[in-house]
Amino acid sequence: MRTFDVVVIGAGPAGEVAAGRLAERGLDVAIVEDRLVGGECAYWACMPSKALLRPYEALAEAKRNPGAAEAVTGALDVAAVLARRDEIIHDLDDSAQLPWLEDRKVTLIRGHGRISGERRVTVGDEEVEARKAVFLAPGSLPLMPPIEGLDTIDGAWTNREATTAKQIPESMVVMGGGVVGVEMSQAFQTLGCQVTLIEGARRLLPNEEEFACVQLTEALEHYGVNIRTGRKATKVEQADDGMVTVHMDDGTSATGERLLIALGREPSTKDVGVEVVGLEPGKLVEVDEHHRVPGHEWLYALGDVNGISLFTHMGKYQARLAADHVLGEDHSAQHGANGKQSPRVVFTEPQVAAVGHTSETAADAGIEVEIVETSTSGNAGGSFYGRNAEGTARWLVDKERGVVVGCTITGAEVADFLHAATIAIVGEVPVARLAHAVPSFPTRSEIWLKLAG
Ligand SMILES: Cc1cc2nc3c(=O)[nH]c(=O)nc-3n(C[C@H](O)[C@H](O)[C@H](O)COP(=O)(O)OP(=O)(O)OC[C@H]3O[C@@H](n4cnc5c(N)ncnc54)[C@H](O)[C@@H]3O)c2cc1C
Ligand SMILES: NC(=O)c1ccc[n+]([C@@H]2O[C@H](COP(=O)([O-])OP(=O)(O)OC[C@H]3O[C@@H](n4cnc5c(N)ncnc54)[C@H](O)[C@@H]3O)[C@@H](O)[C@H]2O)c1
Repeated sequence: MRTFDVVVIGAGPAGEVAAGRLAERGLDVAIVEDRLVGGECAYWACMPSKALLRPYEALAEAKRNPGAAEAVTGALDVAAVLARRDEIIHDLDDSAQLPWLEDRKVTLIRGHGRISGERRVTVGDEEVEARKAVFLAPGSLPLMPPIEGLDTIDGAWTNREATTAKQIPESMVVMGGGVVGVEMSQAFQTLGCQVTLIEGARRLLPNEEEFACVQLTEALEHYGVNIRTGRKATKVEQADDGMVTVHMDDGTSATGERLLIALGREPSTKDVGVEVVGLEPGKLVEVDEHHRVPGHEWLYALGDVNGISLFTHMGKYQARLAADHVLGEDHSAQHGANGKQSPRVVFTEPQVAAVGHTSETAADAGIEVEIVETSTSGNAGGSFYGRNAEGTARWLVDKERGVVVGCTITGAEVADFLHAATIAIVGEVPVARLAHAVPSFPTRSEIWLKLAG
């Protein structure tokens, strides 16, 4: 039997980062992967979706800037966008990822891993032993709620088919106006598809600030997306010609050539041996502050599988914390930019970037906040993002403690703005102190002057 210090199941961002960190610190590590090293994120989620969105964003910016605008005479080249997407996902070939593991001397075991006992994992016919720990990082799969007819649709898309599409359909119905739904609606609409977007909640992105949702809704409508909020999909049918009709609970319906299911995620725990340690297959794996499964000191669960925060960067963060715990360091996440308050960016045009509380969650948590708001591009730096690059920056300041507890910024290319807010929140920097953090001129970061006064 082969023996390692740590065996990691799943080579997505969480599993890879954990394996690499442990191996860099001298541990003997194996990582088990049944599809592609890099996980959902690299091939069917973050990377291809951003590749489909970015060309439109670049085009929109050029069109907003006199001088550049005159040079833009055509529309997006759809074939070139798809080809660039394929380049970014390495044509679904993971060989470019392997040297990173090899450099760290991580042993890659190809195949489906299952927990088979305490500190034991089977992959096919082989059983391997972990001297110190097993890390479970199998990610998540698209959620398929019990909507009548949903499982009978031939050729329905999930994020996998949408992000790797070789052709743009003429029309598409997107079920779910969360992050996948809005990003994919924008991508396909701007690539020439007529999209209808259905969201059961009152508004798109129901977990973000209402102003962000209003601005994004207006933008998507401007691109031509047909938005139907406040009504749930209840039944799906397919005609003989393949057209799909989604019926909603208000009696209306929407029809399209394709159906994209973007209704959330479920953890990949149906077939990974969690029953061996008394857990229920198909359910989230609950963890303690070290991302360790209670009652099993040798078992950690990282990334989407524990449901704490379904983002690549947070899975990687958990991986660093858990790896350090195995290495004897006793730190854990203890700040206000974790879980539901994690940093998050919706890569639409305008982007929605947020960290910490929203006004709604701060009120629910009983935090009395002062709301400070300004226009994202309403300063000298904003001039260079072109005409009508609208957006709003909102900070929530805890009145009692004088620190920022939430920030939401909308606008063109605001994603990289967010980290300053994350630092302010995680570092609990007093707002009075932030007055001495001077943004360069002329940058849009001068929005921070509004906060610090
Ligand atoms: C369309 C879309 C866009 C997204 N965009 C972003 C974004 O821009 N930014 C962001 O931060 N997040 C984004 N996300 C979320 C992000 O993709 C996930 O949070 C992230 O991939 C989770 O990482 P993970 O390592 O937990 O799991 P995964 O990336 O799912 O990787 C898990 C790996 O484990 C493997 N595996 C599973 N079971 C087994 C087994 N039994 N044996 C062996 N291997 C196994 C799988 O094949 C997979 O390779 C997006 C999600 C979607 C759907
Ligand atoms: N840019 C990014 O970082 C990024 C991009 C995509 C996904 N993600 C991650 O992936 C996760 C999953 O995304 P998602 O969009 O699949 O899930 P989600 O939970 O964000 O959104 C699903 C939406 O479907 C709606 N819904 C559920 N049932 C419905 C019904 N019957 N009819 C109509 N609407 C219904 C819900 O109200 C919800 O708004 C996100 O929470 C996020 O963490 C991140």
